[in-house]
This record gives sequence, C-alpha cells and structure tokens, in this order.
Amino acid sequence: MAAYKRVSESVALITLQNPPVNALSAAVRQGIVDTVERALSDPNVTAVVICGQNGVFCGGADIKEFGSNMSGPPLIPMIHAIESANKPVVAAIEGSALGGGLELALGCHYRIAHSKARLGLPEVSLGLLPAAGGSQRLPRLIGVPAALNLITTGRHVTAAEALQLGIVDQVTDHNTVDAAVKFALSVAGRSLDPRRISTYPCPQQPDLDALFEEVMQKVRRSARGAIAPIACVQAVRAAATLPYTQGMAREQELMATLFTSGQARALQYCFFAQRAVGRWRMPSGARWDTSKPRPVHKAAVIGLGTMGRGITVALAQTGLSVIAVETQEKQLMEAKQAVSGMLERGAKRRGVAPALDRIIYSQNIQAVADVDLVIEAVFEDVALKTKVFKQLSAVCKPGTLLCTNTSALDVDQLASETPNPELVVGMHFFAPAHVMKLLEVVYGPRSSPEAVATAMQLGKKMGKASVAVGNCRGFVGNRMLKPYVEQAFFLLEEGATPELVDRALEEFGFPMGVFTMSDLSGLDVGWRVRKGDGLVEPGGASGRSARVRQGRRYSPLGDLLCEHGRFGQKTCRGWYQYDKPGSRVARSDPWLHSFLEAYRAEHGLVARRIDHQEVLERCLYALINEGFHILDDGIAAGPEDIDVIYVSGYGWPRHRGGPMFYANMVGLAKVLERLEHYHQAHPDVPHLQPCSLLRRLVASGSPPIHRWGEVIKKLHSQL
Ligand SMILES: CCCCCCCCCCCCC[C@H](O)CC(=O)SCCNC(=O)CCNC(=O)[C@H](O)C(C)(C)COP(=O)(O)OP(=O)(O)OC[C@H]1O[C@@H](n2cnc3c(N)ncnc32)[C@H](O)[C@@H]1OP(=O)(O)O
Repeated sequence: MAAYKRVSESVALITLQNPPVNALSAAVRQGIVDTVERALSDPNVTAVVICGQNGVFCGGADIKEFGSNMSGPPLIPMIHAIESANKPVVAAIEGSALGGGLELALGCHYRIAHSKARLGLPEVSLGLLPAAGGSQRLPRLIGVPAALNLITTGRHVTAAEALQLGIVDQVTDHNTVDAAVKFALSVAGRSLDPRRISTYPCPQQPDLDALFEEVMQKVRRSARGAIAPIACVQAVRAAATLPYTQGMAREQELMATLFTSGQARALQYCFFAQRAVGRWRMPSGARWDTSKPRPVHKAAVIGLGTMGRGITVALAQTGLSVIAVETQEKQLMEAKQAVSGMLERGAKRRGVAPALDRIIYSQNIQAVADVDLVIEAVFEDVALKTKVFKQLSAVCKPGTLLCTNTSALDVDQLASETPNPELVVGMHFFAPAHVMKLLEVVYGPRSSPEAVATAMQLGKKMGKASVAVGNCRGFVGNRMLKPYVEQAFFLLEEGATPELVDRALEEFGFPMGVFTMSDLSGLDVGWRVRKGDGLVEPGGASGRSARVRQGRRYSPLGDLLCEHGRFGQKTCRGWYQYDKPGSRVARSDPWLHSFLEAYRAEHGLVARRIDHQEVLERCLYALINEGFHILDDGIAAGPEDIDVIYVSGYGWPRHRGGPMFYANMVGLAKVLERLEHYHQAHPDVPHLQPCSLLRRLVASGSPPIHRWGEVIKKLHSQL
C-alpha cells in the first residue's frame, strides 16, 4: 500500500509500504494510484514527493506476482498519470530504485537520491526487459549508449554515477525526503513540460546502425542463448528510431514474448533460489534462524598455493585481518608478491585502496594462535592435512573454527583428528577463490550449527553464493560432475569427438564444453584422483579389463592422454592443441583424432554417428540423476541448493535455471524415460540407472520443483 501525508503545508508525501523492498504489488500500485489522485485533486497541494518506507525507495515490480494472475492497476498508465500531472512530482530515492522502481522514478518530474542509493534496470537478469516505459524513457534521458549499457547488463549504478549520467537531479548526504520536499517547494509552479521524459526526442547518435550492430553482436556472444539481452537491445532500438507511443508498443510486444518464456521462469527461480539457500538447514534440525554465528574479525589461511592465495585476497577484501602462513620462505615470498598484485589490481578496478596492510605473512603456524577462524588450504593429501589440523588444535585459542578447503577429502575424518570436531567444517572455494562466486560449506555429523552459521555468514560477507551441504565424496558439485565427465569419455569411445561434445554443451549454454574445461583445469588433476582410487592401470591395461574397472565400465582415455604428457593448456596438448602454454585458443588436433581411431580399433569399438541430442541427454541426465541421489541422501537440503551450486560455480547457464530446474522443465517423466533407455543400452554404467527418487517423483505425478520436498520427506519419514 501507500501512505499519504501532508508536509510543509503544501507538499503531499506518498510513502510506498511493502516491506522489505517496497515491491510494486497490486496493493502498492493501487495505493499509488489513489494517493496521487488525492494529491492532484487537493487544491492546497502544490507538489508531491514519493518515497519508500524503511530507507528503500522501491525494488521494482513484485516478482512473486509474475507467476499468478496479475490483478490491480497496471504500471504503465499509473506512471503515465504521474508524468502527466500538473503538479511537480519528485522521487526521493533512498536504498534502491530498481526495475519498476526506477521506472516509477523516471515517470516523476524530478529525482533526488541519497548518496548511498543504488539505481538500475536489472530486469534482464530476470529474463525480462524494463517494460513499464523504462526501455523508452531511459535512452531519451541519458542517451542510447549509456541506456544500452545499463539495460543490457542490468548493472546497478551508484547515486554519484546516476548524477553524472543525468538519471538524478540531485544527490544528498542528508535526509533524502527533507531534501526532496524542499526541492519540491522550490519548483512548485514551474512549467512541467520540459520535465516529461516521454516527450523528449532520443538524443541523436552518429552511426546508430553500427552501434546497435556492435552491441547486438556483443550481447549475442555473452548471452549464450539467453533471449532477454537481445530483446533489451531491440527495445532500446525502438526508443532510438520510433516515436514514444510506437516505442511503447514495441516494448510491450517484446515483453509479452519474454514474460511467458521458460528463460524468464528459470531466471526468476534462480533469483529466489539464491535467497533460499541462505535459509539453510541440517538433517539434525539445526537451521539458519536458530543458529548464531560467531563474530570473525581475524582469520588465518594455511598454505599459500593457488587456492590459499585467492582465499587470502578474498578475506582481506572483505575487511578481515588475515594471517597467511606458508612454511617455506621462498613460497611465502612468492605468495606475498602474488597476493599483493591481486589486491592492487582488484583495488584499482574498484577505485579503492588495496588492503595490503590487513595481511601478516608468517612461516610459523604459531602466528595463528589468536585468530577466530582458520582456513586450511594445503596440498590435497590426507596425511598432511591431518598433521595441520592437529597442529592447529594445539595452537589456536579455544573455540577457533577450523575449516578445510579440501575438494576431495573426507571432512569427517579430518574432524575426527581434532579434539573439537564440532568446530570443523569444510569451506570449499573454487579457483580463483577471490573471483569465483561459489562456496560449498560442508558440515559433518559432528559440525556444530554455530560453526556452519559462522562459515555461512563469512561466505555471505565475502560476497559468495554460500550453500551448506553434507559431507560425501565430491560434496555436491564435483560428485555430480563425475558422471557428466564419464559420459563424455564414453561418447568419445563410441564415435564422438571432443569438438562435437563441446559444441553441443556450448550451444546448450555452458561457457565451455567438458573437454575445453578439462584442458583448462589440467588433465592431471583427475588422473591423480583416479590413481588414488586405484582406477588407473599403466598403458590403460589390455583386453577386456582395459575398459572395466571395479566391476563397471571405465574409460582410460584421460589416463592415456596423461601418459602421453598431454595435461591440457599448460603442456600445449590435451584434448586440443594450443600454440603456447596457457593459451586459451583451443585448436582441433589431428593427433587426437588418430589416437581415438586407433583406440577404438584396439578395443573393437565401431564408431557410430552421435548427435547433439544424445550428447546432451547422456551428459546432462547422468549429472541430473546424481543430483536426485544427492537429494535422496540428504546431502543437499533441496533442489535450489544444487541449482545455485551449478549456476554459480560450474557454468550451468543461468537462463536454464540449474540442473534440477532444467529436469523439472524438461519433464521428470521424460528424463526418467531417457535414462531408462540409455541404461538399457549401457547396463554396465550404474550412473545411467535412474535414481529411485526420480522414480518416486514421477510416480507421484511429477510435482513442481517447489513441492519435491514432500516426496523426499516421505522417504525420510519411512526410515
Ligand atoms: C500474455 C503475457 C502478457 C505479458 C505482459 C506482462 C506485463 C507485466 C507488466 C510488468 C511490467 C514490468 C515492470 C518492470 O520493468 C519489471 C520489474 O520491475 S522486475 C523487478 C526488477 N527488480 C529487481 O530485479 C530487484 C530485485 N531485488 C534485488 O535486487 C534486491 O532484493 C534488493 C532490492 C537490491 C535488496 O537486496 P537485499 O537487501 O540484499 O535483500 P534481498 O535481496 O535478500 O531481498 C529481501 C527480500 O525481498 C524479496 N524481494 C526483493 N526484490 C523483490 C521484488 N522485486 N519482488 C518480490 N520480492 C522481492 C527477496 O526475495 C527477499 O525475500 P526472500 O526471498 O528472502 O523471502
């Protein structure tokens, strides 16, 4: 709703009231319509100020309403009525003015913002475009290039940038409503014609066609199949080339296509999923809202390899004091130089001072005695990590949280080596740790809720998408990756090429296919893990045993490449060839194709034609199937947790919502049917055998994703 009050005698103050972000629900829209009418019809009112309750102007249209039958007054005529008013209407912007919130402000005649406010049109990230006139008014106000940038990226700008761009008329450090009321009084009675943005001609731009062509190409490249960024460009083009009324018609037409699209549903699901994972819960019943995090002011990082350096940078940039420990002097000095460089580059980009003095470097583990939390990031070796944990338990003050950045080892086992296993959790960062958004917070059966709450809160402060997951081999992300990669190897054996598999996955929307990714991260990483698991036999073994290990189908292709010294980009050879070490340009390698042919001949395999659909179904459904196992095992609390992990850390295209959402969109019965089909064709591949949870969901009528929990819970209640 919206509250109405008279201030300074002749100013009507309208306050949007819909906590927490004053989204424009039907009730709020009705409130605005009613209060604006009241203000305009009151002869004692000379000006109007619109603000938001609790320091937030407006977070835009109410996204929750999008899934329902939308009722209440529509936004466009409401904003139009404000713009057409014969009394000045001033937007007092505190906190956020986003999406429909900014569109409302653009309908006002003046905009006053607090210096800490953020403004933007982020609809593109929800699979939409600013369809309450934003795509038509913003280019008229700030010009086509700047509007294109804001609308196609959805980025939020500071009040200072908004002032520079001409979006707001004034920025204040003081009370925004007071400033807006004073401003409104000062402009009352002035002509409003020059203030109605919809009447502005779009500022002329030389080479308009070339500009749109360039932006369209850029957007197509980065959108990877997303349709909203393209529609955003088309809408701004309408603003630049058509009169306002026709431009508005085009905006509506484009919005109608986006609004009902699967991509918009997926992106809006992602928006809520990202927030839902913050409300974590553990099988013990411990939850986010009943578990108190401990304050963390000072942290330590043990081991300054690639991961440790990135974690140190991320902690320092969050404002924590950090003790960075590396026992070898040479490595310590190299790490110090590298960390300082990363901090300096990051600070330059963000226009702030580098946090160099927040870090103390030490060779001595005793230096961590008084920290609140330690993140161990030494080499992935269980004996070494156990030793470090024992040392930390002896050195740290009582109550210090001990976190491991392991990606493969058993967090419970490490915890059991300490006198206080309740203080141990995994904090699984992704490389480079100061850049990548994802953090898996791994709890074991003995991790205390307080420890999980502390790690989750620290992750949030570091700006990570933090997801609490149970302990198992590979946790959630890597556990699901295993069957995905395995299918890709099998497809090569059966006749595919790395190029074909990668192209199918990239067309689906991954930034890179599985083989390009493997070359980037290094083939030796998986080789080491497989060796540890006793799967690798030199020369790939021979005869039937070459392709069967531990009773199931196995492809030694990755091992054989490693034996040839082909570790990927770093050795200029992997699944592709590269001109120089670290080069990102993957070129097809005739050697690899001959190698595959020889391999197939040696093993009596006949190459068959494999199409993109089979690549997608086998790789993606095997991964999704493992996701159902993870839900069934209680390792992830819900499908949102899995989806946030995959979208934030594994390149799953956001506009497809995440693997579990994708399965829901494809139809669970279809996924089940295809898995059954492929399992029948490959009975020696257990990962293709449909998970019983998938079967139960299909048997329950394939409920929508937000109701899967009912089926998962049924299982738990039967145990
Ligand atoms: C046949 C077909 C016809 C088709 C025609 C259809 C016509 C429809 C007409 C529509 C007109 C379009 C209008 C407009 O252009 C569209 C929009 O405005 S879309 C919304 C754009 N806004 C945003 O994207 C902002 C989203 N919010 C945020 O970025 C952040 O929440 C924030 C505002 C920066 C605040 O951040 P925080 O303080 O960190 O808080 P949280 O993010 O945790 O949020 C708190 C809480 O609020 C919920 N929430 C936030 N924004 C909205 C919202 N816009 N609608 C609903 N709910 C919102 C959020 O989910 C949190 O709640 P929780 O999930 O934790 O319960």
